[in-house]
Amino acid sequence: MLSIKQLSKTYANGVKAINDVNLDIPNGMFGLLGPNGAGKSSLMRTIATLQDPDSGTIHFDGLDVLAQPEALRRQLGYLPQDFGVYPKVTAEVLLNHFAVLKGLTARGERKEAVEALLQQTNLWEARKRGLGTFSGGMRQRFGIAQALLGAPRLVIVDEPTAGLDPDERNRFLNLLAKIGEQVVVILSTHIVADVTDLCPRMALIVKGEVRLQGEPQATIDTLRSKVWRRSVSAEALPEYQQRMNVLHTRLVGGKPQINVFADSQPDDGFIQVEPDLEDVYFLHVRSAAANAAATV
Ligand SMILES: Nc1ncnc2c1ncn2[C@@H]1O[C@H](COP(=O)(O)OP(=O)(O)OP(=O)(O)O)[C@@H](O)[C@H]1O
Repeated sequence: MLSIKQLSKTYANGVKAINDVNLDIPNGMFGLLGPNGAGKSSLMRTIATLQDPDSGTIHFDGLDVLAQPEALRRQLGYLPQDFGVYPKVTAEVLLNHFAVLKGLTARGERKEAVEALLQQTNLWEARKRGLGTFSGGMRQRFGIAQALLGAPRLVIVDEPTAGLDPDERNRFLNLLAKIGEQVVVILSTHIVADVTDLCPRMALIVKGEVRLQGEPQATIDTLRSKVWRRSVSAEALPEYQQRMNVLHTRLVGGKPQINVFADSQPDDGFIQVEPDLEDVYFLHVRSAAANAAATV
């Protein structure tokens, strides 16, 4: 169990990226969802001991992470949002190199670990190819292979599916789901479907603050019978947005379709729909934006 208490961080430029965050994260896949700039990477980097918070505590299975960062690093696998590779070096050689850095110094054991991870991430056939020739999805799978070296008990992956095509995204999420059966996996993402598809528990973070946490379905249930949908003309859309709590707008066959949050049917044209995690996401992101605007 990873336990974060009253964690805060303000950067030198005055941006409060983490604002009194409290989170309890058990074994399994945990989705950390939030829009761009919400503070997800700041939180991931802090848990990964790459930067210090201003205040608060982080404990992992009783270990005081901020006091003993080295001990945490020995149990950590981390896939950052952006990572560079040497384009001409092959996947096998670079993974072997990372394995040495991770402390796998015994040759036989290292070879075994590298081979197993190349198989697990479906990169075995491509192991002799330079990383510069890899697709985005293959690179991300290589990233997860290096994160899994040394059998970590805490795995952090920061926005891994951005830019992947649907096939590669599925392959990557399936891989994460398998890993998540044994250890704590924190998946940070702004893609709501990543959390819906994969995470039994989640938190939504907006402007550095945790807006909600729990089981995705429980958060969806709080919106039951309060989400309404209709098609509108492009000309009428701004008026609806002004008069109603429009959660999101989608183009269906080129025509806007809106989801509105309301206790009762907003007008005759609306039908009630089953809420989903996207509705929950937009309700909280929009209300955080409205609060920010009200305080300016
Ligand atoms: N080193 C830094 N110095 C100053 N401000 C920073 C720094 N790193 C991040 N920020 C700011 O802190 C806020 C949170 O950024 P962060 O990257 O943690 O968010 P995020 O949720 O990961 O967003 P994204 O999906 O865009 O990466 C943003 O306003 C960002 O501009």
